[in-house]
Amino acid sequence: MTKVAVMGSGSWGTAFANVIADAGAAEVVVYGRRSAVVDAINQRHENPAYFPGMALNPALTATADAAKALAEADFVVLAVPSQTLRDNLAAWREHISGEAVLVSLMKGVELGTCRRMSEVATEVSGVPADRVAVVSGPNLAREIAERQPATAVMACRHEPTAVRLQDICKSAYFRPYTATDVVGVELGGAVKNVIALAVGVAVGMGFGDNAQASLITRGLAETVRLAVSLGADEHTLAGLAGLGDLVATCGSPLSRNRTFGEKLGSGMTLEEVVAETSQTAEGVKSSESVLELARRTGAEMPITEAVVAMMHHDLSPAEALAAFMSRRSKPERYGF
Ligand SMILES: NC(=O)c1ccc[n+]([C@@H]2O[C@H](COP(=O)([O-])OP(=O)(O)OC[C@H]3O[C@@H](n4cnc5c(N)ncnc54)[C@H](O)[C@@H]3O)[C@@H](O)[C@H]2O)c1
Ligand SMILES: O=P(O)(O)OC[C@H](O)CO
Repeated sequence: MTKVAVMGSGSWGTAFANVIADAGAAEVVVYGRRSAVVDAINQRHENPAYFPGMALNPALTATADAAKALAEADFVVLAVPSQTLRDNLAAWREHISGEAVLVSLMKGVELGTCRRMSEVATEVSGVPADRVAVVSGPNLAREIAERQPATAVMACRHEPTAVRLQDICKSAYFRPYTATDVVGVELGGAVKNVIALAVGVAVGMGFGDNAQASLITRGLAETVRLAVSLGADEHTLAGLAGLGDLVATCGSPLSRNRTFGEKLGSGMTLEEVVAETSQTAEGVKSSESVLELARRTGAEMPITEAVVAMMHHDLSPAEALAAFMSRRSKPERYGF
């Protein structure tokens, strides 16, 4: 039987592992750092740290031994924070078997290098890009752990690999689509976190649906500009990994990025928000890498600029709003 190792027992790692276990076409083992979480998954079929009281598939097993999880795994699913992937994978790579497919669940861009997660995975592991896939789309982990219906995109440059991944994920509540536009799928996921921070700030400031829809729509326009300038197909961004994820993330109180922004917009200081955020809000750090990519390519990304200024340069939400609204008047464009 196909073996899948899910490396990371956080929110999305756990929910995605459960999707594959529910699909029933593969044996799934989750690697987690904390023995309490590992024991709870094995003994009570529950991850109390992230989804207390929620029943996981009893066939799902867990281990705190990375080598054991990775031994003879056909698919290695990477579910850690984007900024730690390089170090995590360096520790794991010697245990990854020869023909394994790497699957990135992450939605971020590496600080310093500006690399997408599939690029980091290829570089660190030596696994060729044809065997590196990415999963993205409107996938709030809690809803999926509750087995609510959802869709996602499985992208790989080598389409048959994306289809193999699709085959082991599909179930009555989870419908995966395939794609070959890895650049577009990954950037859609990374930039939507930045836009969700901005939407959260607007919500925290007390603004309603007009402001939120404006940010989502203009956020999509700047995502398209960046992604196309880096080689993506603009149609990818109108799909699940672009518009779909923007709508889900920017509209949901479950989103860690939107929640982070909301707290900032409601008057908390950045330090206070960081202190009470335990899960990964990728957009906070990735906003800087996204903006650096925009500078390199010449893509205009005013919302991302405002988010970076609020997250890293002490710009207040009120100042960010004033700067955004007083930009020069221009015709509306989707993309360039
Ligand atoms: N949660 C979601 O709804 C969701 C959905 C889709 C994609 N994602 C993406 O999946 C990725 C992982 O997110 P998540 O929600 O599972 O995050 P999380 O914070 O819930 O879990 C992160 C996991 O990584 C582990 N980890 C390993 N090395 C680590 C290190 N050095 N520092 C910190 N943690 C380390 C943690 O122990 C934890 O199990 C992110 O890129 C996120 O954008 C999340
Ligand atoms: O909780 P967030 O903000 O990381 O968003 C989760 C997922 O990426 C939604 O698709």
